[in-house]
Amino acid sequence: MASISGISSASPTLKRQKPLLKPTSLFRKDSGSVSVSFPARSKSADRGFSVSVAREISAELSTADGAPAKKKGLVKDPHALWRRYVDWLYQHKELGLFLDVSRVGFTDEFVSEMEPRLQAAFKAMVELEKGAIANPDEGRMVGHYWLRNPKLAPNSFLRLQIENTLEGLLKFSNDVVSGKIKPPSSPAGRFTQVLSVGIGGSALGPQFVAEALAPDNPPLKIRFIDNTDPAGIDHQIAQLGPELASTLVIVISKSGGTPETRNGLLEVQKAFREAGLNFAKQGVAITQEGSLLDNTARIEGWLARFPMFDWVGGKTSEMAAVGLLPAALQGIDIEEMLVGALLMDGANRTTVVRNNPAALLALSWYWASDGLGSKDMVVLPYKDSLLLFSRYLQQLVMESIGKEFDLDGNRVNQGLTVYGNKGSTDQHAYIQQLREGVHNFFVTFIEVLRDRPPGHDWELEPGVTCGDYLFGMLQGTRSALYGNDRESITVTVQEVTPRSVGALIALYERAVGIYASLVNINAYHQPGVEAGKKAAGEVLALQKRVLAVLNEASCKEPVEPLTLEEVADRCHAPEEIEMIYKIIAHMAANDRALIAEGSCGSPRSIKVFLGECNVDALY
Ligand SMILES: O=P(O)(O)OC[C@H]1O[C@H](O)[C@H](O)[C@@H](O)[C@@H]1O
Repeated sequence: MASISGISSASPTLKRQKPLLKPTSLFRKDSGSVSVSFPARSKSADRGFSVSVAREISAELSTADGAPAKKKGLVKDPHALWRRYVDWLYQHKELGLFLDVSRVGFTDEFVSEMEPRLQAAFKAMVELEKGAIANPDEGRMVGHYWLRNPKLAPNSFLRLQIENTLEGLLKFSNDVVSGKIKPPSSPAGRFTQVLSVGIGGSALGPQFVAEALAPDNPPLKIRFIDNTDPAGIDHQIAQLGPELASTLVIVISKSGGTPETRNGLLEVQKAFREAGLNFAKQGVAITQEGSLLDNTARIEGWLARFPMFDWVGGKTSEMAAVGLLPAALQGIDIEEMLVGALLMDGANRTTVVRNNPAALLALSWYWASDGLGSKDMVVLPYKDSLLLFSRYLQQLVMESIGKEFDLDGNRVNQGLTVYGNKGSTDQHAYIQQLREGVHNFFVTFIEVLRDRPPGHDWELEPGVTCGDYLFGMLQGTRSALYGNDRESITVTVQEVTPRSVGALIALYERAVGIYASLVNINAYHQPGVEAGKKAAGEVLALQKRVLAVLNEASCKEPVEPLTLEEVADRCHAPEEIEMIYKIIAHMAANDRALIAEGSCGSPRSIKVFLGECNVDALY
């Protein structure tokens, strides 16, 4: 059994800058928070300044009648702000991760008001990890935390499933990378490419991690087909070219029936046939056991199959085979990813709010967006390799929080919108609006302290490096936004490593879970997506009826001219005339041919037929 490697020595600690004030000592109170004792205020008493600074600040915020001012002005005095920064700064020493929520203006009163709900959220999380049905709408457990700590699983069967899957995918990826498992006919004599076919949570995590952690020269280079756009599929296959022969195709679909993924698979299998290659010898399936995809892979004898579990949602599956196999094939240390997540999970089990980073995030989100999603979350990693973090968080946060009903059946239309790319690039795109325009957001900065690997730094001007500019841009933007009352959160890691990426993923998975409890919704299902899938199916069914009507009419000699209204009537869908027009327009734009059942002649161009019908050529 591949055990998750022991937790290694503490990461390099950050050299603390000289604070604005000369605190008598800077020490950590306990697991999470940092506390600073300040010189006594009054000359006479030499007592450390130990009262929570936030409490003093909130007094400044209270309105005349003493009621806490919800959003009346942010703290601007630099000394008071520094104290707030230190008072609320969360530090995970082992991970070298910091969380700064000082630029979110919540008051002590607010924190006190939220305390009971946070404690209830912690209790719900304990039950969730014990195997409670935390996804009541689907009657499922929620077990993504068990993936990095199998001992947490509620029974030995699940624990063994997790352990065996990890062991199996580690062995498989090692055998592929070493060349022990190789494609049947490739000049390279080994696999050199991974083509991942999957969508949503079966793509976004692997894409984020590949962009963040793939080495410059990975043992296998990964590319993704994550949509049913034929041109996009063609582009990926064209990019592979002859290397299709040394490409390992991983088809990822928890349900095993997602149309876009199925289409991608069929298109790739067609490319394999046309190249004279045996897809089964290069195909891997990651899906729920017994799914359509699983049965297909089993019957067709694909190279390997790895299970997905019904208690792991797509948006929290990066620490399952979905994310771990693609990462391992790129030479990424997946055990370090798991350790990072494990450490962060451990930190998030404390019930002391200010020592619980996930709770601090959830509390900040609630304050900033009124618990209603009234403000958007702009995610700005100041590190190119974290570019896709916001896209990953869009699904994790919005698919979890964006729900019509709460757990009591009340219509709440909850949500928390996420967008962003990277800094400082985005400063040249939309920060103008953030700084001076509509105030409908709060920012999450992701700060990476290490600019370049040791020994690679270079001063582009005396005493200044490129990384200093990036650092300055982040800090400058943070200050400029706050100066105009725009709130922000800053998550700081030492560098982008498998461990820090694993920790970031775990931090946000837990924050979403806690926040969902605060707003009383089920974070672990996605009913709205099913509605979209159903509607797409109805369009395709209508298209089939349209084609049948046109084929029949095109068979008549002379051609039986049909108006759109007549087509709609013959489809028994007069109310769908606009959709029928769009279907015909789309088919005409793609020069689709009309091939009548029991063909009465050669296939006819739909455009020619429409011309003969004098249908307005609006397409
Ligand atoms: O992995 P699959 O079953 O193919 O599902 C892919 C995606 O489909 C839907 O959009 C779900 O809302 C996502 O959570 C899921 O990740």
